[in-house]
Amino acid sequence: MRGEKLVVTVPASSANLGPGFDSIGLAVDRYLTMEVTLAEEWSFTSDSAELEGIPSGKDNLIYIVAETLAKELNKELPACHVHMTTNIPLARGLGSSAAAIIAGIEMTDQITSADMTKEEKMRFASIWEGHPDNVGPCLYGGLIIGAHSIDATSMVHAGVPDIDIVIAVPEQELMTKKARGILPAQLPYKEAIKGSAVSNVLTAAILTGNWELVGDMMVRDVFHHPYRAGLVPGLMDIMQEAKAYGAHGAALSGAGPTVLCIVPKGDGEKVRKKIQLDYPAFDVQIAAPDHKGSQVYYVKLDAGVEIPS
Ligand SMILES: Nc1ncnc2c1ncn2[C@@H]1O[C@H](COP(=O)(O)OP(=O)(O)OP(=O)(O)O)[C@@H](O)[C@H]1O
Ligand SMILES: N[C@@H](CCO)C(=O)O
Repeated sequence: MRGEKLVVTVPASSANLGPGFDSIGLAVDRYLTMEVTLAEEWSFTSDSAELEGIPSGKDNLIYIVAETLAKELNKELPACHVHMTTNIPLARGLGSSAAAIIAGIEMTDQITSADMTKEEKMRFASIWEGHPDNVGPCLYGGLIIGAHSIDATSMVHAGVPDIDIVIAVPEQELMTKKARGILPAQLPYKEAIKGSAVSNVLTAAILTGNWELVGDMMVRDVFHHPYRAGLVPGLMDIMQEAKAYGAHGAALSGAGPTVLCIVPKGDGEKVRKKIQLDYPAFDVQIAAPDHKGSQVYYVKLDAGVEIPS
């Protein structure tokens, strides 16, 4: 890559869709872009407000992922300067860390000439996270349904849904660690069966394009909504009122605190306006599913890079 820079773009993601906890996720059209050039030592810079204060050296998550992967591949990791641009808000449930993990994997694959398959990238990411629902959409785009275990990551790419998305993004951050820490260590047997049934219907409804039923199931989650609701004022209200606003349904996006609304194609702006009016504490935005997942290409060193917005 002498005389060139490597460009990596990775979409945001909305994990869970309610009862698809830790297994279902949708790629969203917000992007982390990295421009990578060979350098004397590792450094990370950014002009994006979202990344203010992010580590600029080897304590950056992207470097930690890259170093771990290079070791696993038994490859030398050449030092690079990484310039990042993003419009994925951090610690808001839109997969900023998953995007950083996939960006680290894509970068390592390129700068060490490892030539990893998509499946190998997915397995590494799934092991890193312990679940595939946020890293999967970042890598593949569209909707993924997956299950992680020590032995394998089983995954189905469920295409790209023809829907609008509305995201209600609160100002305050919520770290995934905190939102996972609040979950119970165990779920009573009967409750687990109830959760599994709702989750099965959610999956069947996604695969048959029955978005009205998807919306019905989103609000019936028993795995995480009941425990996390206390951390996200407005979540339960928006979920209950989602259909009245014209959405199919709503759920906590990832570990929160963003609320994801699934909306009939073409109705996004109408629904966005109504929710924004009633919930001024949220920044309510239109979004769309991302189709492509992570992208990698090279440009000349002095060439400008098109930043997806
Ligand atoms: N581009 C980046 N470079 C380095 N670190 C990042 C980058 N983006 C995110 N991170 C790290 O990830 C943390 C946020 O991760 P966290 O898992 O809490 O939330 P999230 O990934 O945005 O949301 P969710 O997991 O619920 O979808 C940030 O505080 C930061 O440490
Ligand atoms: N499934 C994960 C996504 C965030 O990493 C959670 O809800 O905790």
